[in-house]
Amino acid sequence: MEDLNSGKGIQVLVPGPDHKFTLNEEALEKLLLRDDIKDCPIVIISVAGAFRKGKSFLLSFFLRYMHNKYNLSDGGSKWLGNADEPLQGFSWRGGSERHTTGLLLWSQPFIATLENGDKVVIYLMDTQGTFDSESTVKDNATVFALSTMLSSVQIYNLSQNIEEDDLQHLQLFTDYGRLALETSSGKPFQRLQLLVRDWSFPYDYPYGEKGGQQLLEKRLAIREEQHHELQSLRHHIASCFEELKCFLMPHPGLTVATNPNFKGNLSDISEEFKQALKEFIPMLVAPENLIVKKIAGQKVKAKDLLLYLKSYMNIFNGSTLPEPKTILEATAEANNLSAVAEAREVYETLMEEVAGGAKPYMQPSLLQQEHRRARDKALHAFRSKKKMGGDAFSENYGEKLFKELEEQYEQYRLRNDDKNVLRRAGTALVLLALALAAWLLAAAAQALGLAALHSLASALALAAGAALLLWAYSRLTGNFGELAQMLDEKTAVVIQMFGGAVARQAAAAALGCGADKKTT
Ligand SMILES: Nc1nc2c(ncn2[C@@H]2O[C@H](COP(=O)(O)OP(=O)(O)OP(=O)(O)O)[C@@H](O)[C@H]2O)c(=O)[nH]1
Ligand SMILES: [Mg+2]
Repeated sequence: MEDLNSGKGIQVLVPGPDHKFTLNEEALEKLLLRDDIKDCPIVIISVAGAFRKGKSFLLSFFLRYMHNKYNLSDGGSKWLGNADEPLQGFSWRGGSERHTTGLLLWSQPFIATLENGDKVVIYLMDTQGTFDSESTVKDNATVFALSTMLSSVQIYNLSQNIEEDDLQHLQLFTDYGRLALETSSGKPFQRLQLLVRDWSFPYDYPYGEKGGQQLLEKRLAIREEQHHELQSLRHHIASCFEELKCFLMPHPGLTVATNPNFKGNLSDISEEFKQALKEFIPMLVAPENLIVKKIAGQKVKAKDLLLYLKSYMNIFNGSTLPEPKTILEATAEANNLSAVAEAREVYETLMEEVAGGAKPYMQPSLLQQEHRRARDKALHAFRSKKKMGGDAFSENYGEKLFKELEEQYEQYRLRNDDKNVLRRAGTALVLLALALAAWLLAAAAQALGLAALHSLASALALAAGAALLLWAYSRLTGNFGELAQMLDEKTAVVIQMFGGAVARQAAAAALGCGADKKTT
């Protein structure tokens, strides 16, 4: 069992010079394409919001819960840790300067089994805080929009209250959702979990979920006398998320907030805060509360996430903020690519069953039949999957898939040909015939006293014999594959010429016969 302390936050979105971000594709591939994970639906819990507000600190407690629950299968309430244990996990620290940059995923994914028996994989995502003095609006929007688009639960970390500008920023960063709404039926994002830190008015609204829900309803209420702008902002937010929740977090105590030597020991944290953690964290990541990431109504698998990230990166790295429309197109692109990949897998599985490496040679016409069957099944799988971007858009991908499958068929065909023992034996036969003929010629030349011809023919016989041995050795051991292939190709030409000559003669004979018949 992996120790939690051996894991770390891996920066998968890396800020570079000129306010450009790059993807750490190598790390992502390692993380998302692991054999036991790549086909699992994902749950992504992200925390976003202003810088220096305890986001990484909070996520480190999520790690403790998840390690206990999913790695140690310990359902007890001791997961919060020991009183004097420093808090490790996502790198966090005190001070006034920003700390986390880009987007991070925890290096150890957690595998959970849902109530219906499905296996899912949970990733935690830490984000660069918004509104530090080094980031542009575009940087903030990139980080916030990406983390919202990729996560199934976005925790929006706020300080002290839900203020109107918090809602305005949310609108700015989720604008993509507006356009997505116009083209697909469901809401674009899943759960938005507001988390108000240092809530100091428990006498108005109590700490926890209940008070949070009351406060949220108050803040998001749409009233007739409200200004149109305020109304439309509220409509926008409500229409972007399937679920809106709020949780009021008590203050963690002065040591946490102000002591530079605070290391995260539970003994330094207020009881109320610890109690709230015990309520809040299972509320989001206990097995019965997990929310699988969906895009356009389809569950997203770990391997799909890479496709989405890559498509989004292309558009976020332009010089201006991407239009919501281009983000939508990128989503549709990744969505179609994922459907193509799935269809390709259908084809490969079916073809491997009949024509995989260990399968014997089969008649080319049969192979073609199998290909058509597998191809049609794959195309059907592609077409029946719900996709974004409309029919004309996915038709392009359908055509691309068709072409790819035909190319793959060509590979199977070649491989099948290679398995043809008769054809292979052809090489041996031609070489043997050549060696024999040369040897006979050499013997005849010797009998006639033609010394020069004798040595030439002997050399030829020897060469043909050596080639035959080499070919056999290569085919048996797999060494010198290229040489054997060259011999196969050369002898195939000879066979073809020979076969052609025989065929021509047969044809001529037949024609001649026909001509004879005509004349008689
Ligand atoms: N007042 C207050 N401070 C907190 C709370 N939680 C953590 N802190 C403190 O906030 C400081 C910053 O914590 P981080 O987790 O690094 O904050 P962050 O939001 O990740 O910061 P950036 O990475 O810069 O965006 C630390 O000194 C924590 O002790 C809280 O709920 N209230
Ligand atoms: Mg941080």
